[in-house]
Amino acid sequence: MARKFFVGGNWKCNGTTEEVKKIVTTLNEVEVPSEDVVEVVVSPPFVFLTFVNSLLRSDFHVAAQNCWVRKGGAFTGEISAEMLVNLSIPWVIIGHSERRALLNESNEFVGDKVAYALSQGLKVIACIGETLEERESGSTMAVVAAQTKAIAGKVTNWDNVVLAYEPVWAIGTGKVATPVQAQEVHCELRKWLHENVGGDIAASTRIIYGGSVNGANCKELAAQPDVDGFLVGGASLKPEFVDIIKAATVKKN
Ligand SMILES: O=C(CO)COP(=O)(O)O
Repeated sequence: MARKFFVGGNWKCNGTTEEVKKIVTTLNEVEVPSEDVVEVVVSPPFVFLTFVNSLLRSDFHVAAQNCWVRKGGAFTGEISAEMLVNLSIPWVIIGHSERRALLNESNEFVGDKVAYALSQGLKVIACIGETLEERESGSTMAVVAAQTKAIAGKVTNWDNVVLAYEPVWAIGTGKVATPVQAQEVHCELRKWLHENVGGDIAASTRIIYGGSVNGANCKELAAQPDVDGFLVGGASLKPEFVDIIKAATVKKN
């Protein structure tokens, strides 16, 4: 089954109303390959979600950067999956390494969040990735397999899941994984899905790469057979995000 190229822009904790308006206006004016070729999702901070959702061109979609692990209630400061659905926000990013590291989100907690968000009808970008220390000690695959297992153990339907491989050492560092490094892990992850979840799911699930992706390095990464798109941080706030979206055309040949 063909995997449609996916480009997500994770704006993280950035932006003022004016800046957000400017980014969306720019995105609304650019020419990019059609929705049949590339799926584009941008993820502003919670407070701008509705604003962006109402202003953004209809062929691009919006994602929240997180949501609560279960049904809403007495959880001060949290945003529930039900609220996102209520606001017509179709996507949510779950398990980003910044949350795993800074807010102590465990593999189990991330797995529960993914399952709950899916159960409410959200589509999920589930993030995994190893630290530099883990890579250097040779445990990259063990780490990402454990992260994926915690998700796979709780997910029955993978149709609405995109797996984002984001090595922590490449995030915000300018130290992008080489195309060979990215392909190696993506290929292993697909193999893991094949062996532990199923052949069809392994073949159809998009595995996207994140970590210092920019306009200059995106094409070579996109050309790798198991790289199905990107989750972009810093460069998603800049005009070069459009070049990254256009990298989708690399796959057509
Ligand atoms: O964390 C990321 C996307 O979720 C990647 O961030 P950068 O593209 O800024 O390295």
